[in-house]
Amino acid sequence: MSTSSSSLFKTNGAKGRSLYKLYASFILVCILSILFYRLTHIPLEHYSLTFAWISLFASELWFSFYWILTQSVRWNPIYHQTFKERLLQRHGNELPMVDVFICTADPVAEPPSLVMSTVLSMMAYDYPKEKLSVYLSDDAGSELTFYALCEACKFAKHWIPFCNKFDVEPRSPNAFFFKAYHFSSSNLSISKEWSQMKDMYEAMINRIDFVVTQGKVPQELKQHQGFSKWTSNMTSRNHDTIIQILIDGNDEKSMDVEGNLLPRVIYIAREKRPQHHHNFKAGSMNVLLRVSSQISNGPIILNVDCDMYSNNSQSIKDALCFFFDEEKGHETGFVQYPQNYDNITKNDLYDNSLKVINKAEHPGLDSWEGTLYIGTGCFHRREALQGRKYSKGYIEDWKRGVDRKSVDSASVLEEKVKHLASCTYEFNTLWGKEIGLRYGCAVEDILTGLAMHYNGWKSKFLDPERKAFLGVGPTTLEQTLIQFKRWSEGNFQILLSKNSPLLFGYQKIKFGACMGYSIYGLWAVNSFPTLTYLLIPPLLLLNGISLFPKLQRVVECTKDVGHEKNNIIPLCLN
Ligand SMILES: O=c1ccn([C@@H]2O[C@H](COP(=O)(O)OP(=O)(O)O[C@H]3O[C@H](CO)[C@@H](O)[C@H](O)[C@H]3O)[C@@H](O)[C@H]2O)c(=O)[nH]1
Ligand SMILES: [Mn+2]
Repeated sequence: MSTSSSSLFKTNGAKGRSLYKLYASFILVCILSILFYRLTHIPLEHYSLTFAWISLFASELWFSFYWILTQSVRWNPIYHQTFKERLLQRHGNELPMVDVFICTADPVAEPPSLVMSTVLSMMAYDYPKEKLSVYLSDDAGSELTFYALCEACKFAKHWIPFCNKFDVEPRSPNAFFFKAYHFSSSNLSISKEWSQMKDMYEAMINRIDFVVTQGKVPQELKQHQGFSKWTSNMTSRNHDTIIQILIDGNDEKSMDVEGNLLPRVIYIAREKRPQHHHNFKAGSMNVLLRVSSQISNGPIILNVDCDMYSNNSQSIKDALCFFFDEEKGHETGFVQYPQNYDNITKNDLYDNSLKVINKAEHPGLDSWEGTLYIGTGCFHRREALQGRKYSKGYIEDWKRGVDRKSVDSASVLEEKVKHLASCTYEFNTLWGKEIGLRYGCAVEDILTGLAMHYNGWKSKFLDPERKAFLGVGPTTLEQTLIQFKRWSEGNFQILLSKNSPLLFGYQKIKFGACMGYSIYGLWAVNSFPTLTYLLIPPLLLLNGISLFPKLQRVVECTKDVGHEKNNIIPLCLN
């Protein structure tokens, strides 16, 4: 579709669009015929039948409206392809600093050993390490997680050179050793180092798991001075801020076994007090934004959930192609990768793989420059996330960022930035309203992305062949219902708010994007017509009454002759 030889990415339209449009037009004719039939055949012989008929008609009207909304994202999906070589040729020496934000909240539900696989996969990105900073926000304020992070930093000294040497993919050790790697004994040098590395990894995991089962870190393992911040009376809901810069600077302590710099690693447990609302993940993201602005201040931010490891070491460079593109880069606010899971069961009974959303709807919204921010696997322009409005003349300072400091001066820095993570810092400020992630919504990510679109920023969706991120999705009916209930409620709340894309969005973003956002906003409302449609026809059928035209009648209408009296055509719209 659009590409010039200087572009850092190329955009292709989906194939077979004319066929799809023909198909959609046919469906539209069918929909109109049903509505016409319903309207011209209202049964008046009994009020209950009339009521059933009207209810069905209302549901069909609703489904028709909803179907039209969905066409906004089905009509013209687009797919991007990036040109990393061009990016490296032109900007290889001036790649920007990237700050990775990982959020965790509960060492029981989110085991630290798995979280560390995510951390290690982020530390091992194929990206200049002096430009990479990994922040772990721990909303449980748990010394178990801090201990695990100290262990991960030690292991990274071996893991990162190993990844570089053997071009390892994926760079989450857990996924690499136990899910992805097919051991080939023909390559002896790999197999020997492979086994050594695996043993080292397993030993680390055993140490972490042991400590987690004990519920506390034994005194002899508290080698890092940071443990002194954990006092006996602190709980996850009531404690002071703890910020620990584990890796920074240019000295030996910050290097891997081959003498190359490691990425910065910072642990943050924001202050928690029972009397203050903490705004869940949005609150922790905003603390991360403020604290990181003083420690590294990367102009690009990657945000991931703690269970979502990097499955593709090239994702940073892929994302940067959109920000650095000469023609379109200046308006890109964020680049979203799909949410994929690696624990989906074979039959995916509850449709947790989100195929329709990932394969059709995101690319569809992308065509309106309105891909959603879905909370994880997203690269943001820091300025856009911090509330800056898009303006044509704005030129990003890609060179900005804080130079690495020695770990000793880091301890001074830790004290200096502590107040940014306090409970009261945001009082009487615009944080959570106009700056950073938005508060008060169950889907803070969607609302924040929408706010960035309203501020004039565009977004892109990228789904490379090698999945960029893999996480842990719900597998049971209960987990699925809880997640979808939360997403439906949150999106419905946005739809009714002053930010409603359906009611007010058209003034600020493309109409197609408003329609696309509304698909999710109306998920919750869909439950009523769906229930009506599921209940009324079968109930009446049990009494021998069909609410659909009999085949005979349809056939008669087309002037053909049919005699199949009992055959009915169920005309479902969805
Ligand atoms: O007080 C909290 C609560 C959660 N989290 C973290 O936020 C992430 C997402 O929370 P989770 O409970 O796993 O929610 P999901 O429903 O799995 O998350 C999806 O939906 C959310 C709401 O739309 C988004 O925020 C997420 O990024 C997206 O993955 C996890 O890493 C948590 O550790 C915090 O840091 N602090
Ligand atoms: Mn999750």
